[in-house]
Amino acid sequence: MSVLTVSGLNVSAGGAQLVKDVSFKIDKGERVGLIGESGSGKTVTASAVMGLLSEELSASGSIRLDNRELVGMPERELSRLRGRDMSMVFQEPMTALNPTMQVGKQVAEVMRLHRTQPDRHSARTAAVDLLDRVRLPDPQRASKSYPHQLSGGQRQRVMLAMALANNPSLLICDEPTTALDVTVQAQILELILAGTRESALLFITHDLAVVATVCERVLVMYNGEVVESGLVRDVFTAPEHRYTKQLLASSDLESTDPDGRLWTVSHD
Ligand SMILES: Nc1ncnc2c1ncn2[C@@H]1O[C@H](COP(=O)(O)OP(=O)(O)OP(=O)(O)O)[C@@H](O)[C@H]1O
Repeated sequence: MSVLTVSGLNVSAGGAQLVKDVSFKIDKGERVGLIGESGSGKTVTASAVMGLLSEELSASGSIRLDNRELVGMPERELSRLRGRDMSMVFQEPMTALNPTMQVGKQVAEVMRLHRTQPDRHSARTAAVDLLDRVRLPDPQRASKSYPHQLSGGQRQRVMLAMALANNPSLLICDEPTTALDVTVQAQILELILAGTRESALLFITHDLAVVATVCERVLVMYNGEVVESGLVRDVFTAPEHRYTKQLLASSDLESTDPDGRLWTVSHD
């Protein structure tokens, strides 16, 4: 059974349809990339899955997470699933973190809220363990920092710790490494891979090399529709849709390795 099954998803704003008849599935342990030009509907699709669409947008169709229908689910129930069964990591962690709360406390809160660590003391200890797992240097001390005292890469580690705190079935990453320098980007990608071996991952990025590193399958969005999907190695080496061809042509992704072999995705 798939962790996430999206079928016939439509999202509209007044008369405008922003997402049109989008369908895809992600199985347990599967990593799926979502690519497409700016404004093609990637973030709107992800927000619909998380139940985080702004008020003026409305979704129809079906989104099933672990066999529960999310479209039409009351906000109270959705908020119980967010942070426990599904989490999202955004490009700019500063907007998602509380600037007035120590980061260790914020990680602990996610676990207390969903009762995976009900008492304050065990939640704080588990939070420091998690911050260590995402390789935040000196996690005990860092847990007492406020977000503005950390670097962008460190803040993204905190976000990731919060997103993974309750072992969600689904993790959505929306350009999580775009704002980071290349070395930190690689470290964060590794952490995402390590943290999602047992869950489903939807990874939004405009960086095709990142998709090639992280994902097995890819969905290509154009103008609100998924115009092409398949295994990364198939789509990237033999794209069918005109738009995918353009996207690949304008990227600096090499489709062959230095020995001239078709490049493949390696995991582990
Ligand atoms: N609240 C809203 N009201 C009206 N239109 C919106 C709203 N949110 C997004 N849109 C529109 O929906 C379309 C898809 O936006 P979306 O943010 O999903 O694109 P994207 O593919 O994620 O782009 P990017 O790569 O720039 O993040 C855009 O045309 C955008 O202007």
